[in-house]
Amino acid sequence: MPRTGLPSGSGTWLDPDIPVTGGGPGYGAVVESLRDLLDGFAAASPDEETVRALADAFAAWSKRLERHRVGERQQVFGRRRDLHGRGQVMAPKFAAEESDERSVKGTVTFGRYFLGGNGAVHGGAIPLLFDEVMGRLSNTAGRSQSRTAFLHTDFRSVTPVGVPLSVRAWFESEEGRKRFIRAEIRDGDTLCAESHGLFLALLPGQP
Ligand SMILES: CCCCCCCC/C=C\CCCCCCCC(=O)SCCNC(=O)CCNC(=O)[C@H](O)C(C)(C)COP(=O)(O)OP(=O)(O)OC[C@H]1O[C@@H](n2cnc3c(N)ncnc32)[C@H](O)[C@@H]1OP(=O)(O)O
Repeated sequence: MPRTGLPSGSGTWLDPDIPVTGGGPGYGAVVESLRDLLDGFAAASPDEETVRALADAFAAWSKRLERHRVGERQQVFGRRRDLHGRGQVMAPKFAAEESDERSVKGTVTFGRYFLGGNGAVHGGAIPLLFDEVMGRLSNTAGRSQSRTAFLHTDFRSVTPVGVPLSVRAWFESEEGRKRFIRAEIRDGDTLCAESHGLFLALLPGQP
């Protein structure tokens, strides 16, 4: 299966600790379709007939998927590290382009689904992206699993919807269990938002 996040062997972002191949080779395309659907639905003002057709189609798919329901350990959604955005739609899709043991760089485009208002990304979606990127960086390069203890975000200028933005995250320091990580989102040279967070390595037995 192609590793789409990084040139092979160039970094640690995609080193899988839990290799998951469920959903097969078509899973990534389905997740992309689901992202397009959410963006399209958010942007649409559908007529009643279209709404009814959508309701029927969604209900039919929910019923069909019920047959394939699994526990968390077998879940595919969000666990496909070979895919940009790790095969989920809850957070915007981050596409890693460069990484080493302490940092990662890539891009994100917040679709219409993540609109707050007046063309600006919702203020909750931005820390969501930061937690996604910083949290995953915290667990790369052979490090143990961690959890976010705090995540501070400064909104420096409007983050535009529908525009490719650059994202960078890097370790500031590592002190025992404490991993202090910083990140920023830029639109060209303009700083849109920046964040710093503390990620704590879990102790044995911690959920
Ligand atoms: C994890 C498994 C995941 C598996 C998934 C596999 C597939 C997915 C793949 C890829 C994922 C992609 C990426 C997603 C990433 C998302 C990450 C999240 O969003 S995690 C959810 C949100 N966070 C919580 O729910 C934490 C809730 N809080 C806790 O559980 C505890 O508070 C915890 C574990 C964080 C710390 O508890 P203590 O009891 O172990 O540690 P104490 O003793 O309190 O603190 C240790 C040190 O840290 C400082 N500290 C703790 N909290 C602090 C804070 N808020 N601010 C400042 N310092 C703090 C303390 O003062 C202490 O410092 P002194 O050792 O005394 O110097």
